[in-house]
Amino acid sequence: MAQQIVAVRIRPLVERFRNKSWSSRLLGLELNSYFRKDVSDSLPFVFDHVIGKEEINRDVYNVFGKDIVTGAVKGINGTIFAYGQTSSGKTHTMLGSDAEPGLISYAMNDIFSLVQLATERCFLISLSYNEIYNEEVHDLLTGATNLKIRENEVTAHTFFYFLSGGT
Ligand SMILES: Nc1ncnc2c1ncn2[C@@H]1O[C@H](COP(=O)(O)OP(=O)(O)OP(=O)(O)O)[C@@H](O)[C@H]1O
Repeated sequence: MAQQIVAVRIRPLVERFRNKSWSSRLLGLELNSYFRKDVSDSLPFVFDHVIGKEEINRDVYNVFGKDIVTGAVKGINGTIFAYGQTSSGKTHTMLGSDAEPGLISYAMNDIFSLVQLATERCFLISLSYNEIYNEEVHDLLTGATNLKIRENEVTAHTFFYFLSGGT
């Protein structure tokens, strides 16, 4: 059965906003909801989880990513994606940095560790790395731009989507 988990991550104020003495609108948070100073009656914004600003990418991966990756190695389709306005922390969360690797690094490590342990099975691992920017799809591995999204009907009512010309 398909399952979706939606979490919101609160990021600290970035340096350039701190310098302008802007302040956070965050009033407080609980396990699955947060409260804003500018919303009357303290109405909560409710999600499956709320990730506080002191939590690092490793915590985020352990809570949300690990099970999906473990499931994928067992053959269960899984997707992790970050969504949000510019500067909200998508790249920080997914790609990260040398100092704080993102979810992609943790997922890669786990995939290869789990595959090594499953000696009774044979795996084929392939990877593509794409960006959708201004409604155009780019291949970040080859530099190919403006890729077209195509669909194939593999069996009745089952479609397979792919990027024409992508890796
Ligand atoms: N949880 C976090 N802790 C510390 N810094 C963060 C966090 N999330 C984001 N930042 C910082 O905030 C800034 C903006 O984040 P980031 O570049 O990840 O945003 P983005 O959503 O990918 O933006 P865009 O859509 O414009 O590419 C960066 O300087 C990043 O290091």
